[in-house]
Amino acid sequence: MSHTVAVAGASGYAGGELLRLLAGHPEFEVRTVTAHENAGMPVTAVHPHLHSYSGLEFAPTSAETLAGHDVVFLALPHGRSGAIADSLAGIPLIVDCGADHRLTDADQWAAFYGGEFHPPWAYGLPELPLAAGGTQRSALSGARRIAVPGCNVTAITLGLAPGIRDRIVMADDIVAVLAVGTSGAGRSLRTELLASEIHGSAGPYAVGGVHRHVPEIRQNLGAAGARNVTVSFTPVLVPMSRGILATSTARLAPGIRADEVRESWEAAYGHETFVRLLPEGSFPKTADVLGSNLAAIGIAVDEAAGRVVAVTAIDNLVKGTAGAAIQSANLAVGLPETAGLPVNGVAP
Ligand SMILES: NC(=O)C1=CN([C@@H]2O[C@H](COP(=O)(O)OP(=O)(O)OC[C@H]3O[C@@H](n4cnc5c(N)ncnc54)[C@H](OP(=O)(O)O)[C@@H]3O)[C@@H](O)[C@H]2O)C=CC1
Ligand SMILES: CC(=O)N[C@@H](CCC(=O)OP(=O)(O)O)C(=O)O
Repeated sequence: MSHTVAVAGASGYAGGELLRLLAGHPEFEVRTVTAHENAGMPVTAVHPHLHSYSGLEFAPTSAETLAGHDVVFLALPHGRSGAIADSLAGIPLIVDCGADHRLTDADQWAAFYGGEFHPPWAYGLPELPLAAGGTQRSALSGARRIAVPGCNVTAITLGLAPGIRDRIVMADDIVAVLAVGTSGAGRSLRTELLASEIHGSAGPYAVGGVHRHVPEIRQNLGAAGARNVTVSFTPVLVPMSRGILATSTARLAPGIRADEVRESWEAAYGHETFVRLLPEGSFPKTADVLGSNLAAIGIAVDEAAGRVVAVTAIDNLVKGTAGAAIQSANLAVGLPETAGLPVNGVAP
């Protein structure tokens, strides 16, 4: 039996990607799409690539328009989903693409986001290997409220979590530098993203440990088994629309040999559909995963530096948001985890 769906914030980048993927989903049926300033506009006026939504208009985002659906996806700015979710108590499943229900620590929320703290929901990263055994997938089966990870967080977490869980690498000195595409910032006008300024240039932002994803990375690697996580995370905005390439490095644990490293990542991801460990000596490019729900990972041991290097590529709008949301929703309602989700990307 199909599940009726509403997407709030459907006029944004994440919401638009949800609509694109949901149009091909066998069991989720989009009935309502909502927007803020674009309320009243046809979907195709905002998303001209979403031809199958021709004739549908954005409704305003409110408890009334979202009520009565089996599944509600929220793709709203940070701080907007908490309040609206509180008014949707009767909805069987809500999946929040924003940050409002990700963090477990109210002090960290206050330090990095501010505003009202909302208790955490089931965290939507099914492949995350847990210190307690198994993966985060078990927390999503039957879940009624799901928080989708931040896109940068997904890339760093998936890159390093196997080695953390297996005590192959140390968590006290992690360095992660990410090349990130402009769509991660959302579609709302940002003067720093004017085409004339972004093309032909790359530049860092949120430098010096202030990016709001830092506590979420610490939280995830803690769930994988790290006691004290120190992570230096620097995102670099690069002139591409989609994609994240995360280069994350961590110190090898004492006594670990280089040949023991790969086994850990193979054990964690060998059976995963949406996380692909590349062969020895191969490293991903963002172009390899665009449009796909895949995280592609290449690992190497830098023996001279005593560090493991994990390079992860994801499409920020698919595995980084909308794909992760649908994958988690599939698990929550008991559908095949892969339903409606592409493994293959688009190229060139
Ligand atoms: N872009 C990405 O790669 C990722 C995004 N996310 C998360 O997804 C969420 C949406 O991000 P994204 O799509 O990029 O952002 P966009 O700016 O592209 O879209 C924001 C959406 O929210 C609506 N909106 C804006 N202000 C309000 C408001 N005050 N009340 C209700 N709705 C409002 C907008 O409507 P309108 O345009 O009609 O005004 C639009 O539909 C965010 O929480 C983001 O962190 C998560 C991971 C990755
Ligand atoms: C280019 C750019 O600004 N990218 C965003 C991506 C964040 C994101 O999408 O994750 P959230 O859901 O936590 O917002 C950033 O680095 O903050």
